[in-house]
Amino acid sequence: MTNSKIQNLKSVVILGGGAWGKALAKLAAINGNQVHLWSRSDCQPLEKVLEDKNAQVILSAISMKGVRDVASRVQGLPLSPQTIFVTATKGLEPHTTYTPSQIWQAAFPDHPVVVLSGPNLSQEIAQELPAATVVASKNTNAAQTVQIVFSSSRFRVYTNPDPVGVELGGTLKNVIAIAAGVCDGLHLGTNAKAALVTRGLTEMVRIGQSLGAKTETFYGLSGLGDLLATCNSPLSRNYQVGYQLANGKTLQGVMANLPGTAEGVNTCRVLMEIAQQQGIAIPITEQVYQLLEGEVTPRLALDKLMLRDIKPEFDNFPTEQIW
Ligand SMILES: NC(=O)C1=CN([C@@H]2O[C@H](COP(=O)(O)OP(=O)(O)OC[C@H]3O[C@@H](n4cnc5c(N)ncnc54)[C@H](OP(=O)(O)O)[C@@H]3O)[C@@H](O)[C@H]2O)C=CC1
Ligand SMILES: O=C(CO)COP(=O)(O)O
Repeated sequence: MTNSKIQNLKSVVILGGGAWGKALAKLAAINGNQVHLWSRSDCQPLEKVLEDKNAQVILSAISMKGVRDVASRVQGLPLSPQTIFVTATKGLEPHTTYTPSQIWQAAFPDHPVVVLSGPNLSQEIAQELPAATVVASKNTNAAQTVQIVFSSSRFRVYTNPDPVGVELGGTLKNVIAIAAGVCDGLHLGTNAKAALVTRGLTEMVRIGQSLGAKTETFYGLSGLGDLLATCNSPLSRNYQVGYQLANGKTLQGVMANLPGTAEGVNTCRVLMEIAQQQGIAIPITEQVYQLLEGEVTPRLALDKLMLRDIKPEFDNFPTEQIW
């Protein structure tokens, strides 16, 4: 290893020993970084791990429901002022509607916070199949540091200056992935799937714009890229939720047997709150919500989407005078 590479090696603590935390820990370790993967079953308490490891990078791969608790536990601990926080969670907090990076930034206002998100099905990454992702932050140096920590010949990492957009891309697509699973579960065909995913992206952009994200970001890896991966793979837990609901299972039954977290179920509820408060049209998300609540069957949800009022494809398309 060259001297400059050795200087770039970091002490990294990964919080959350689930599928994604494990895959990210492996990626950082391959590059020679010192990595400690902490989970609640760790024999050492979180406080001791962070004290001993003097972490330069703390990455959270915790499910949405645990983020605030863990952030509060870390808050009281003595950290180097340079410590970079990275969040890889794809969810929204109920009621506050905060993104995970907003929770981490509020807990650590003087530290850089970086979002890591992209088309990254953890099982494929664990098998060392090639993949790409995005690290986004208002702090360019912090994003570049995290880029070096995780980049390898199997994992290509891009930087992006729009953390809100990158984070929302990964979060919002989970709801569309549930709808895509329903579409495949009902055998509706390739045309239907293409229409669903494309109109799903339109909904993601609408919500993203209202929350301050840049539209272009949704056409990159963390938006369209992750939408394509998650809507087309049975490895996606969110897709599995939709697929199994379409095959007659109950939500309770699906969730009880799911290998890990499907954030789209809770995200969908939070999105309905945001859309109602801000008057945003999200018809696909609304049907996913009603399906999850047991208010419609998959077939009725399809009919309700197909029979909406007819309308122009784009909200504010500039009309060109050609005569
Ligand atoms: N798997 C994937 O392909 C990808 C997942 N993600 C996102 O990463 C996040 C984690 O996903 P994944 O690892 O797959 O999920 P898993 O279900 O495999 O793991 C959940 C993780 O969250 C932690 N956790 C859950 N509840 C709490 C809590 N109350 N307090 C503290 N920790 C808690 C668990 O901790 P513990 O280890 O202590 O049990 C575990 O590490 C999700 O937001 C997901 O959307 C993003 C990209 C890819
Ligand atoms: O976010 C993911 C892939 O990028 C993982 O998707 P699931 O959470 O649906 O498995």
